[in-house]
Amino acid sequence: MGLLVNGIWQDQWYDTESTGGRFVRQDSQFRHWITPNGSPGPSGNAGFKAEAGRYHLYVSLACPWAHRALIFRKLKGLEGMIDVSVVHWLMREKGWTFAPGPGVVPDPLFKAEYLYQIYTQANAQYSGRVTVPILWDKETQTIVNNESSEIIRIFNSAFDGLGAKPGDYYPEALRAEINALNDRIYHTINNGVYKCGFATTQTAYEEAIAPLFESLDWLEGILQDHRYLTGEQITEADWRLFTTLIRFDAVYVGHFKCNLRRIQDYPNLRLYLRDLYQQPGIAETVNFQHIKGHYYESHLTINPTGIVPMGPALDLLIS
Ligand SMILES: N[C@@H](CCC(=O)N[C@@H](CS)C(=O)NCC(=O)O)C(=O)O
Repeated sequence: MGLLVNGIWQDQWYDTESTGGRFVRQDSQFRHWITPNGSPGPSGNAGFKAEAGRYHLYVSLACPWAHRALIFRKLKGLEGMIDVSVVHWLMREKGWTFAPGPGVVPDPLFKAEYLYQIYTQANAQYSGRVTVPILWDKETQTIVNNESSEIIRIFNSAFDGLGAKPGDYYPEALRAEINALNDRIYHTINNGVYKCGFATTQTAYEEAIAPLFESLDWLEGILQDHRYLTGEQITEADWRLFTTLIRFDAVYVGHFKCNLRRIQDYPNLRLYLRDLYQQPGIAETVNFQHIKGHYYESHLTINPTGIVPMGPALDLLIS
């Protein structure tokens, strides 16, 4: 685990000393948008026009943020337009790597050994964390965007004129509701599990675990009345939640100490998770070897032996 400082890799665990033991996530730095005609999006520069074959996606199958991007690539049928590279699940002193392993897809563009080389290709002086997902532009030779919440919005509509599959997961009429759901779910659940797991003081951990389970209880209530978070239609809010829920019982309960309840203990959330998992194409984006291997083998400050637990047995396929 580490980061780049002026383009130089440094092996360094998250600094929680200056924040009272709290994990604070850094903002993503590349924020351009791909649009149908290359006009500017909500942030960043213009010039990134939707074109088949122009962009490349770097992901980890372990990572919930990268998983969002993979899901949207699948939902929108973009596999033929946007190629993907997959890093190894083990993230140690050199960060994410392309070391050979099951499910790893090497980097065809630069034959990179380490993911940080993609960041230094974009900016030789880059300072910051080296995270997945990354959306790369082969034409201008830079990172378009490394913020998953924006990559999924790009995938949702930018390629529609080029034959992407129909489907709008951020419909105009539901935007306010989706934004409100996303906001609470991001802070207390998506990032909440990391705040629990990477906390280095009891206070920081307890500050995060209470809102995490309050939010899960709140969602359990919402799902009492409808099938998906905003009603009968699956939206972006569901997929953003899904990538955390699918990792919850397998990793976050044990490894990140999010163990007040399991998703299996929530009757509605449990069925909802299974419903989303069984949507066409989704199961093939889920790789528990990468997920469990990554967290348990990479975070040796949390799990010094690197042993990966066998369980739990999940019943995601039962209808
Ligand atoms: N805000 C980013 C967060 C991405 C992120 O933190 N990815 C993790 C993997 S789950 C990562 O690559 N971490 C490496 C690091 O922090 O050094 C997004 O949503 O795209």
